[in-house]
Amino acid sequence: MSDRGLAVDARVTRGTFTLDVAVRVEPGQVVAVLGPNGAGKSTLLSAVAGLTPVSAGRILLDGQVLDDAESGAFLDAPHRPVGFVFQNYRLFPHLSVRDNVAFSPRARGAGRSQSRAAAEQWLDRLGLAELSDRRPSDLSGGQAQRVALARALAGEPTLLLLDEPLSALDARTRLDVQAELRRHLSSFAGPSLVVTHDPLEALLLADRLMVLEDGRVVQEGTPAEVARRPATEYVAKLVGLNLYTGTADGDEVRLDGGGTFVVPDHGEHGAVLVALRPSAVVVSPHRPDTSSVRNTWPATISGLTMLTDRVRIDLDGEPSAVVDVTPAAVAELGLRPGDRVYLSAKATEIEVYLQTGAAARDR
Ligand SMILES: Nc1ncnc2c1ncn2[C@@H]1O[C@H](COP(=O)(O)OP(=O)(O)OP(=O)(O)O)[C@@H](O)[C@H]1O
Repeated sequence: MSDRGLAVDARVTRGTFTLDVAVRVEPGQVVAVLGPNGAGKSTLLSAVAGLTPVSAGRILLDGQVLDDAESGAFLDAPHRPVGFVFQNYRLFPHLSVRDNVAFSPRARGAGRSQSRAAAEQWLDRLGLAELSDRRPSDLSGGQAQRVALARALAGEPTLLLLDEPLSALDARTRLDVQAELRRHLSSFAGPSLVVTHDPLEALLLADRLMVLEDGRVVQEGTPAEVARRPATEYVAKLVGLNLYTGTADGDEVRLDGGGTFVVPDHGEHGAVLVALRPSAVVVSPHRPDTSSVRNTWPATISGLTMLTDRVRIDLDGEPSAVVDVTPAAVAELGLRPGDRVYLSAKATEIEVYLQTGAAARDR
């Protein structure tokens, strides 16, 4: 296995809490770290950033030891090639936007004029040039988020760490910034770790998901893998979402992976993301005969997983889907792997998100 990327195999102790994780993030890969409050997400970022030392094991980046409990090797935070976007951005209030961004190259030892030039370049690249002279207090939430990202990237980091990067934004701004952040993350050459509470954000931004509960990794995999076979009830609720990419044309969305959905017409055209909750899909052994249900398609059951109060059914079709039903429904309908069934979903249950520009990345 290549030693490029981030490799964490460590235990981190904070008071009575212990985080015990093993995770690898390849160069160019985005891993979303999900988990309930107190699961240890921030502790993980803090250890990788060098703000909390590991108590056992080690952390390597591109083969370089950042922290090794056994040998005692420890690279302190300012010397780690890490770009950090904090939850509330933590921009320096007394510095202009330009000087905030110039701070990163400066902290890495670049000269004053070189740092300013690097800052101008990154501000330009992120479309923020006209904000250069402003103070953080004169920025909107979305602008502050972009400046925080510019500051992280201006240090030319090898690794990006983002702690709830969009949680401070209102819902509308979040959608715009989300698409943009996804574009920046997908063009970043190194590994990225993104802590988030928001499953949709994780699905949109990340290639892989890692779920922490009580300081342990309970599940790791692609969003589709995790949604199909949720390891815990928390994971099932969290990623219980069918997500597709497609092309919208009024009230119709052609899905990239095959199939078409009729959706409420909000005048959307072009690349979109389509979300459908597993509990919003109805499974029938025969083609249903109802006019209010606008989408019906055949599918084959490929797996059934028992959750506490429901059964998650994994179905292959155009499109494939995960569907949640009651155990009683499974028994009544006699559902088994390999069965051919019909799925249906109301147009109003299907949420369509417009994706801007290059944000419609393949997945
Ligand atoms: N400085 C500290 N000293 C002692 N215990 C701490 C410290 N920081 C965090 N903890 C404890 O470590 C555990 C994990 O906290 P952490 O902030 O990593 O969780 P999290 O998953 O990021 O949670 P949240 O989603 O609420 O931010 C918690 O039980 C917390 O109380």
